[in-house]
Parts: sequence; C-alpha cells; structure tokens
Amino acid sequence: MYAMATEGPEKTGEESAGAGTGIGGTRYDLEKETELRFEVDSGEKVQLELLTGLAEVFGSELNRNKKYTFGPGSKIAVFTWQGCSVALFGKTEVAYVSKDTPMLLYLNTHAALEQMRRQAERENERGPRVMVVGPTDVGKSTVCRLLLSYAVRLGRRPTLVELDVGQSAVSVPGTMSALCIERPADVEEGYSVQAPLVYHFGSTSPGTNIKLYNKLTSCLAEVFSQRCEVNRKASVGGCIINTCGWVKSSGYHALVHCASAFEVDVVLVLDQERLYNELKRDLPHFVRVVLLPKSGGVVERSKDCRRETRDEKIREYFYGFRSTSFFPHAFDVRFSDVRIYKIGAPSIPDSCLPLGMSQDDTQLKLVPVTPGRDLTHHVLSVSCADEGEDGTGGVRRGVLESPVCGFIVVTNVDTQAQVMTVLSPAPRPLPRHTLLIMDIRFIDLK
Ligand SMILES: Nc1ncnc2c1ncn2[C@@H]1O[C@H](COP(=O)(O)OP(=O)(O)OP(=O)(O)O)[C@@H](O)[C@H]1O
Repeated sequence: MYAMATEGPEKTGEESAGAGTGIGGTRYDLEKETELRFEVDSGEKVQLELLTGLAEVFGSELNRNKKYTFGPGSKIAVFTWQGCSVALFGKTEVAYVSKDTPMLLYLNTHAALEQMRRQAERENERGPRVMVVGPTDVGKSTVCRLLLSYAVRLGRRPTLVELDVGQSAVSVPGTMSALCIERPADVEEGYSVQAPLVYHFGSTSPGTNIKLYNKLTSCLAEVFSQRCEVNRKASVGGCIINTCGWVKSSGYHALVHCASAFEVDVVLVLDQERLYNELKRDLPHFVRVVLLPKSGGVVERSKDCRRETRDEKIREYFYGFRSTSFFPHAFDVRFSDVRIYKIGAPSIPDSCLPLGMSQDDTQLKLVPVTPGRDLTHHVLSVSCADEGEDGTGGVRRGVLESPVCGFIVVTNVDTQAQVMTVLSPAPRPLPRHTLLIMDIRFIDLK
C-alpha cells in the first residue's frame, strides 16, 4: 500500500475503536485505516498525544510521546494506516472516530502521481502538474497538503501553488503564491514558509478583479516553468495547485485558464460531478480529470470562521505562530516617501470608455491613492517593483507582475503632518516605496 504503509503495523493491544480514560486525557484506540476527528471550541485549546502505533495529521507523521497543541477553531483528523492509540487533553467541541474515509483513494492518487514522477525521471520529462478544484469546504487545501506531504516524504520537491485568495496556506489573504515544499507541513503550524513567491491580488475573492487574478495566475505559471527549466528536482516534483471554491461563470473560466497557463496534466475534482463533466468537456483530452469524493470529516466554515482564520493569518505574519516568535515594529512613514496604488479602476460602462480602451485596461490599471484617514487598518503590500521613474512621472512598468517583499498595516494616519504610522515586520526604513493597497483590513488588538 505504498511508502506510508511499509513500516509494519504496530499492535496496540486494543483493537476496538473507542474512547477510554487515559492518563489525564481521553484515550482513543484506532483500528487501521480509521481516523479520529476533533474540533476545538473558540477560546479553548486541545493537546494530542500519540501513545502507541503510527498516525498522521493530514499527511504529516506524529511523533510518539510528544504533545501537539491545537488552538481555537482547529478541525483535525488523526488518521492511522496501521492502527494506534492516541490521547486528547482539553475540551473538544466534538471528537469521534470514523471508519469511513476516502484516504485510500487519496493515497492511490498520490501513488499514481508518484508513478508519473518516476516516468518523468526516466524519460527526462517534467513531473505532474496537478490542479485541485471543487466548491468551498470540500477539503481542497487538505488534499493538497496530503499530496505534498506524501510526495516530500518520498524525497520529492513539489511546489505548492496557492491560488485561494480567501484562505491562503502560504501568505496573508489577498495574495497568490508559490512555495517549494521541502518537508512535510508541521503538524501544528502548517507549511514552513521560507522564501515563497508572493503576488499582490488585494482582496479575498477573485471576482473583485478577475483579469488581475488570471494575469497573476499566468505570472506564477511562467515563473514556475522557468524554475523547472533550471531545477530538475522541481521539474520532476511538479506542482499541486490549490484553487478557490468559486466554480461558476468567471470562477470556472479562471480554472480553465489556470489549467492552460500551467499546462496541467491532472485535475482532481472534489465532490462535484457537474464541475467534473464541464472540465472533461472543456479541457484537452490529454488532461486527466479525476473525480474524488470529499471526506465526511471536512467541516463547513461560516463566514465568521473564515474571517477569523484570515485575521489569524495576518497576525501570524507579524507576530509569528501563536503570536510568540516575532516582534513587529511601529514607525512613521511620510506620504512623500511612498507611492500608494490600488490596482484596478472602478468599472465603467463600455460606452463611456475612452476610444480604444477596454475594460481590461481599467482592471489592470494602477490607480494612485491619496493617503487619507480611510487608509487606517488597511493591509499594504510592499512591491518589489523597480522604482525608477518612467519619464512621465510614473513608476516603471511591471508593478502588477512584480512579487511583493512584505506587508505592512496602516495603524494611524495624520493628514496634517502628512505621515502614517505603520506596523511592519522589520524596522524602518521600508525596503521599497511602492505600496499596493488591499481591500483587507487588520485591526491590531495586541
Ligand atoms: N477528515 C477531516 N476530519 C476533520 N476535519 C477535516 C478533515 N479534512 C479537512 N478538515 C478540516 O475541514 C476544514 C476545511 O478543509 P479545507 O480547508 O481543506 O477545505 P477547502 O475546500 O480547501 O476550503 P475552502 O472553501 O477554503 O477552499 C479545515 O479546517 C480542515 O482542517
């Protein structure tokens, strides 16, 4: 059953799945190929310990006799291929064992992708480029994490392409990014994000500027392809692309665009036959479109829950995991020292556009923003774009296509003194002076 199952099953002594009281916590004995699912209430935290056997959380193996802590709102599945005993400490909102999981299908998918990587290696070709699609809350991000962790556990170096601008696993919301995966995601913290390639999108829904969304998808595809040309391991490892849950109209077209930009070989459709059939119809015949069931464990997340997760992600950017590892700086920035832009002018009827101009041009236009009080709490991306003048008073082309080197949050604006106070991960001065405004706000309550 593949690499994950090659180390023989370990007897737990207790074969039946069920809860019992362990040392200060609740003990669960899991049979092989079952999972313990639990959720953590807001304001609570829960610890997990593997007592015997082998188990993993979304593809990352657990170490024995180590307590893993999960914060409020966590929704976790502890899966075992061989059988294990685990203990939970603390108050869970819900905790139950399920025998009904699609993990075997996911593992088979991984095995098929690994075959493709082996073939790529043998024949000096490129490895599989995989796009994971489906409506919201079907476990897309989880399947990506699983496939990436399994691949990296076999020594591969796959790339995660994160196109979910609402819930990015790599950077702050409102961004599109790519990250070379070198080790399985940390059980508690997720991916170790060293040197990701991040682009500014600016809002949490692709629909706010679909032209920009598609353009940035193309940028990421181009950079990834360039990397594959010079890095054989990256090329063989291929990529796993996580997408947004918007699968109708322009959202659907964005998926088709992504498939073509990345020249994907495999599309994994989670839980929607309609989308599966549409993609089978619209993508070239050599693209393998596979329908996979969603896990019964995937939890639907409310709007509030999504907002909290987004806030947490921004907080994590500035303060580190569990707000403990980083110490951000606050300083003043003079308006005259920076140029702030918003990408995309408000759309106007075609009939009102100047002759020769299309809506595309307005959606991709850099609109200068005059700093005012309404800038307060907005997240700004610090663009890596070249900062020279282009002779007409504007910055050189390429701001849209340039990655970002970091983010700041405006915490106060003093229009009289013409300065704004910002929260920044690094001390002054700002490394660059072209700032791009996001629709997203962050109120720093620390
Ligand atoms: N088998 C499982 N058991 C328990 N919880 C799970 C399981 N699989 C996924 N989850 C949880 O369900 C939630 C939603 O999963 P995930 O983020 O993968 O869905 P998604 O389809 O990517 O969502 P989005 O709508 O944001 O694109 C996450 O909090 C995840 O931890």
